[in-house]
Amino acid sequence: MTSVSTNLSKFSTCDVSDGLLNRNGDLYGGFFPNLQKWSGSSEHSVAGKAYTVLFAPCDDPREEVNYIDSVPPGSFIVIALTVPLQLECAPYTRIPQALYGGLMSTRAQYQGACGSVVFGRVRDLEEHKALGFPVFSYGLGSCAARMAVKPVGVNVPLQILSHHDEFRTINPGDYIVGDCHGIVRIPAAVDTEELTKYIEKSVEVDESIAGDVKDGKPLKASQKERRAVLKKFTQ
Ligand SMILES: O=C([O-])CC(=O)C(=O)O
Ligand code: NI
Repeated sequence: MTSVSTNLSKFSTCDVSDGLLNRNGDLYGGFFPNLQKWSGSSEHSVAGKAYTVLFAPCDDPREEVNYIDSVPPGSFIVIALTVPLQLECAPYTRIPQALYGGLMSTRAQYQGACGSVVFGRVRDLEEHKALGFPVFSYGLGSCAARMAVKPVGVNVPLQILSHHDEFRTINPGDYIVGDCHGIVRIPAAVDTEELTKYIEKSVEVDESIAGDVKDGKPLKASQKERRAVLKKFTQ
């Protein structure tokens, strides 16, 4: 049997967002804005289960944890800062230090992770590129985070400040799909098999519409006609 991650990685994040928006009524189509993809294949999506890591200021009473040496195979590492260190507007993070670097990607890749997304800064850009390991973040930095923040929680819910002062929670075990547009989250509760069926159909329908348009058919008329079949998949 093909794994859920393998099936999801066939789709672009746009395809997945179409599924989450049109089938599941998710206003944002699962998209988390303002992330940049720095490394890994420019053609393929990557998908995996979220392995979440929370970073807090160094004076936080919680003990520092080692998250990098127990990354589960197939997982998508998701790193975020505590809420007071997040910003709604650019640069989206209050700290200039980088939370993640090349050695971490080296270890993550060895353990079979599929990618890392950092809601903050990363460093060692050339190392991620040389590894071909997909890394996403808000921005870049050169200084390690050691004196500013530390990882304090693994497999904990992460609150992400999105926009309009709204927080959205990424839970461990949610599916994350990433490509050049950024990342999309599929909540663990969503039936991925049904969602995959919908997305496959929706991609097929869009291909037919593109064919119609190339043959000179008006776009709106073709969309209306071809997309009618998708209604069946949303009930
Ligand atoms: O030292 C750090 O904090 C991160 C780093 O550069 C690496 O993983 O290579
Ligand atoms: Ni480094």
